[in-house]
This record gives sequence, structure tokens and C-alpha cells, in this order.
Amino acid sequence: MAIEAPLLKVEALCKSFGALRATDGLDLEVTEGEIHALIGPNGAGKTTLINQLSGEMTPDSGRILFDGMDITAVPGYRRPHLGLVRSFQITSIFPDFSVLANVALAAQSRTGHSFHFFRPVARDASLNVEALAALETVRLADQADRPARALSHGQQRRLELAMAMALKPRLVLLDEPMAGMGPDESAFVIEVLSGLRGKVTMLLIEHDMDAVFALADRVTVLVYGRAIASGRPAEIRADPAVREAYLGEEAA
Ligand SMILES: Nc1ncnc2c1ncn2[C@@H]1O[C@H](COP(=O)(O)OP(=O)(O)OP(=O)(O)O)[C@@H](O)[C@H]1O
Repeated sequence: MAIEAPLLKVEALCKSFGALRATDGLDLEVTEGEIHALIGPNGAGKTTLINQLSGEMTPDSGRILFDGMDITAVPGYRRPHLGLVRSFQITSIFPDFSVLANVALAAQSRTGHSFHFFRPVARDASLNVEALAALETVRLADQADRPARALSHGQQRRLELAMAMALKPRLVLLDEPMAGMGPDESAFVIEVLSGLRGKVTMLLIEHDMDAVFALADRVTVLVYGRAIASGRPAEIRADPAVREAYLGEEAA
């Protein structure tokens, strides 16, 4: 039986801050099409890993393979062009532009056209059609004409997701997409992300265990910069080492 190569493969990755090994010989595989959650106690090294995957931080050693290609030394700004996109890290939204224009600008950056302030992106019909489609996937199409600043916090996070989707990623890195949301909004984002299952591969950091177990096809548990377990949610729940290192802590 042929074994499919993972879309993302992390091999023996290491990153230290002084004496602290934030990533300590980490191995990870993400399969195309899956929603893969990364969980672990505070300080386990989740954000440090995502920073290295997005290219914002350079590993000390080890390799990152994306679709079989070694991208460890590829600068962060080039990774979106390869299909590796990060969402929910910094607010990259232009608050005074319309919701639609924000997504159209993201789509425009993918197609490599330069940014023309004097030729409003709103005139480019094909970009708008694409932007509207991305807004529909996050159920924000009805907000398209409003200025981005008028959106609620939860809507802005969905806008960021639409902007990431407009880049037509193969893998999207999601850093706590539900952070700062109330239960209703979180549930809505879970629904939106579920709807994207199979359309895009996702690697997701999330503290909300209900969200993780509702969404993830597979879960990897990080503790002290290492992956101590990786498997289906039910396997992770039942893993004694995980319970001790992490889920037990939650219960306590
Ligand atoms: N730029 C930095 N300089 C020094 N230490 C850092 C830096 N970034 C992270 N660390 C340390 O590395 C360790 C891993 O941090 P990281 O933020 O990756 O963990 P995390 O799993 O994302 O935590 P949390 O769940 O609290 O967000 C922590 O001990 C943190 O204090």
C-alpha cells in the first residue's frame, strides 16, 4: 500500500532562547486535508513552532519540509507563495477599507500585482468576485461593504481567515482562532472551520479543548518543546502520558 507523503513534515527541529529549549528535537507530520490541532500546557513551545513554520523565526537546527521541499531556509515572506499561510497572528486589516477591499487586497498580493493606491482595487472585478467567494466561506458576505473597523472582534477574526483563504493556501496556520470570543462566536468559528475541512489543511493551536475535540482529525501534544503524543482525538484523550502532562492539569 502506498503511503502518502505528509504535506508538512518537521524533523528534529530545535530552537533555544539562551538555556531554554523552546523547541527540543521536535518531529511532526501533517497530512493533506486534515485539521491538525497542536495542544500543550502554557510555555510548551506551540507559538515558537508556528513562528518557525511561518518563517518569522529561524530554527537552530532540524528541517521543515513542505510538500517534500526543504523550506527551512526559505524566508517567511515567500512561504505564502508556496501555499503556507499564517492567520490570526497580527492584525493586518486596513480598518478604513471595506471588508471586501481587504480580502481583494489579499487576493491581489497572491497574484503578484503591485499595490496601486491610485487605482482602487475595488475596480478589479475578478478580484472582487474571488474576495466575495472567500467572504462566503467565512459567512461574512453580508458585511462586504462595511468598513472593516465596524466589525465585531469575532467578525474581524473571520475576516482575517477570509484574507488567508484568498491566498489560496494549501496549509493554513491558525494561532488560537477562538481567542477572546464568547461561546456563541466560538461555536460559529468552529462551524466555519469545519466547513473548510478537506478544502484546506489546517494546523491549529487552540487552548479550548471542546473546540479541539470538536474540530481536529488529529492532535499533537507538545510538552517542553517535544511532541509527546500524536493521534486521533480519542487516542489522545486516552493516552496516560497526555492525561498526566496536560489534560489532568485542565481537570485540576
Ligand atoms: N522571543 C523569546 N525570547 C525568549 N524566550 C522566549 C521567546 N519566545 C518564547 N520564549 C519562551 O519559550 C517557551 C515557549 O514559549 P511559547 O510561546 O512557544 O509557548 P506556547 O506553548 O505557545 O505557550 P502559550 O500556550 O502560553 O501561548 C516559553 O518558556 C517562553 O517563555
